[in-house]
Amino acid sequence: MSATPGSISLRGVSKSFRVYDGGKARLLDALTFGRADRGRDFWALRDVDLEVERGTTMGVLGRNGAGKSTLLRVIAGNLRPTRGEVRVAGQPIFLQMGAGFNPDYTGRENVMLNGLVLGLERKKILERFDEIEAFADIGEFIDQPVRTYSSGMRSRLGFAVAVNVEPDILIVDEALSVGDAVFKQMGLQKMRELRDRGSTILLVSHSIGTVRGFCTRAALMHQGRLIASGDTAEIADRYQALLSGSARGSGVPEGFKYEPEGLGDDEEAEAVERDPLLADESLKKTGLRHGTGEVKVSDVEVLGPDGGPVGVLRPGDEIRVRLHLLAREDVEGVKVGITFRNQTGLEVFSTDTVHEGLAPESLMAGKRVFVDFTVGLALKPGNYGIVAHVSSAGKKKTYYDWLGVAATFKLNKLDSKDVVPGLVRLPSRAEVGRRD
Ligand SMILES: Nc1ncnc2c1ncn2[C@@H]1O[C@H](COP(=O)(O)OP(=O)(O)OP(=O)(O)O)[C@@H](O)[C@H]1O
Repeated sequence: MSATPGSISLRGVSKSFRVYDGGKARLLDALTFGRADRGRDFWALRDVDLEVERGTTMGVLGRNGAGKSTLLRVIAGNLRPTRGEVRVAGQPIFLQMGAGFNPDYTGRENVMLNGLVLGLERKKILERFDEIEAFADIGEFIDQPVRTYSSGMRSRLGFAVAVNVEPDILIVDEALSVGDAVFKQMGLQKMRELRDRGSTILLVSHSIGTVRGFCTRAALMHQGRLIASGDTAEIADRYQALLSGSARGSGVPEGFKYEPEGLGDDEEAEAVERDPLLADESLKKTGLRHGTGEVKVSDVEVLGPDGGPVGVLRPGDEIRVRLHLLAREDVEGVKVGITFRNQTGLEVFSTDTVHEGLAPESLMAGKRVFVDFTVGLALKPGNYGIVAHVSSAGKKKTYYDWLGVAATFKLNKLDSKDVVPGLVRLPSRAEVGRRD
């Protein structure tokens, strides 16, 4: 049975490159056809298993050098794996920054050439030319040789061609990052249209926001291994945890480490007994919590308009989000914040104490405080998650505690007709003027 076009399956895929410690070693190896054996194997991909179903939009996350581009090149068929099996059903289009153009041809000639290479008929390319040109929006440059283009222009043209071919699989490697904000939005809109038509899309991006907003699934690469794949919100949290872990030089974080320092053993045990959130093992494992631990979030309450625990909430209501904190060491300059995320993991609102005009707090070991955020819910009905964070207020931000899903709330519809498009409900009104 043949696989559905648009599906991707990788089994035990590894890729090694021969690397050399200097030009001399490389030269010697080349001159002796490898007999000098001065190089060593570097494994850019290690034993990757991945299944992607047709119509999935998958974000590939990972730090520089994690193996993301190598993975995409292997899937696109541009690179042969050293070991393992790659099955790709259908025709993938691989969009890399500025790749795929002949520099001496004009933009117009390259569109034709590219379209033909990608499998479009000449008639079809001509039919779509206006659309491609309008989308690329590079003006008279379309009749200039591509070597005169900026990298942004090349990327716009490449993207315009690729999305107009309607591929089974579109692979995008940071191509959007060189465009301006308007182009990024247009690019994402086009990719949404492709997704709705059933194309599979793989997107490498360093922007967690883009991946959260656009992708239904995500994969996290680290040192050539695929260390997690699945739900976008969860993987994005793990990536964030990985980034803050590496900022402290510890590599992959093992979640939150609960090591009593500022508090004595008895005090610590008592604190944990009072606040189960202080030692939540399952949160540590999933990567939904990270931080250096000098201050910890011990509880999060969502209080309704009457000050009691939250009941049925409707758009326009106000809530109070109360974060309880425990300092485990003396810390100066503490900033406390919250972020709301919608069902797809998109961050719809964020604030913190400094942003709200409060001075950074100084806390002594063992001290307990709480911070209230009162927020008007100008949001559409749906389920929302609250991220709670405590960090240093200085320029270089260190998270003391970061909790991915600290609490949730649900906004019900006002009535059965209350279906509003868009993410937010900004205060608005309409008036009718009459001209006699
Ligand atoms: N042709 C090559 N020869 C030798 N090493 C290579 C080659 N291509 C990639 N590598 C190495 O493989 C590792 C993974 O590279 P890759 O470009 O896939 O990472 P990446 O996650 O896409 O990084 P970035 O986010 O910086 O683009 C890196 O250490 C890189 O130096």
